[in-house]
Amino acid sequence: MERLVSSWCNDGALPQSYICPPETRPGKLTIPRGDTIPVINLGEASINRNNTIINVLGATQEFGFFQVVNHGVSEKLLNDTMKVLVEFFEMPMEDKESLYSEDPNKVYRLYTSNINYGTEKYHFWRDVLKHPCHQACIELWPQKPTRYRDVIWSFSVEAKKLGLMILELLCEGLGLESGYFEDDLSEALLLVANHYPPCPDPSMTLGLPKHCDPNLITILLQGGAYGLQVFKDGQWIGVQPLPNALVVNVGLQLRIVSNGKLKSVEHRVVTNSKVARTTVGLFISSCEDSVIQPAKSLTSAAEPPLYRPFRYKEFLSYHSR
Ligand SMILES: O=C(O)CCC(=O)C(=O)O
Ligand SMILES: [Fe+2]
Repeated sequence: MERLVSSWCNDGALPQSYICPPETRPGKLTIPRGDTIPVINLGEASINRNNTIINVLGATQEFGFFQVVNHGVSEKLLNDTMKVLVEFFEMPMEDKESLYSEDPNKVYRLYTSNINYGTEKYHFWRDVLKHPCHQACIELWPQKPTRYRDVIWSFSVEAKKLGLMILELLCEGLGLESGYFEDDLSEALLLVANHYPPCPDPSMTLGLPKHCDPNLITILLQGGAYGLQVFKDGQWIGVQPLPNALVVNVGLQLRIVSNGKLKSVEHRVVTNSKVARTTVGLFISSCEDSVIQPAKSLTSAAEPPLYRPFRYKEFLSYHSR
């Protein structure tokens, strides 16, 4: 518990164990954070669906990442979600103690750094709250702040709806049958709330190392502070925080089902010395026992499957988050 960055980060210098090897440090170079990943107005889908499909498909094929506005999740719900998570991370340590665990196999937990604090070579400037999002498990969610369960439940329902809407646009764009991603492939929902306190030396450490998300699709609310960077054509590009936007990210599962037609792109999080940054992602995936494989209608003699079938569980054991 005392390992949570938020419990000691005001103590002064960056500890040695948080310094990344030189080749992965963000350094002092500032990354331009212009609108480098596409911003798609989903409100246009009801007027010109084909155009929206072209935009969504183009963005996922070229960047693997895009932001959406007019996405149907209300401004009030986005604000409430961010507020309740900021409040959660600000609560006194004794209110969070029972949730803390360093066991990487626990699916409900408050932890720090990356997947396995005990075995990682160096640490990351992040505290995390993670739990599944199904009606049956709400009673295992944090009880404080008192609005946590209501607000996070609504957020997970709305973010899943949005995820399915985007997946449906991708189905149409790729030529997959309607509803291909519904049910089995998108049944599991994992909430990951990240908290990156202000850092004494952002050039030497990272909030999260370079990675691809293992799931199907991620819907991320990043709040007002900058920190997310996407690796494109050998360079890092910044994801500009935009009011009321959500960031959408193709995971490895979707890359496999699309037989490589959609990209899953590496990304990382840098810290800053001024403000705490709180973000929350809804990770949509299949259940662990589902078989993941390229969709039959996207393969042919000319385009053979690039991946063998495997259970998601098998994949996660290499990639567990
Ligand atoms: O906090 C962010 O901006 C991104 C977090 C992320 O990439 C993740 O949780 O997988
Ligand atoms: Fe990620």
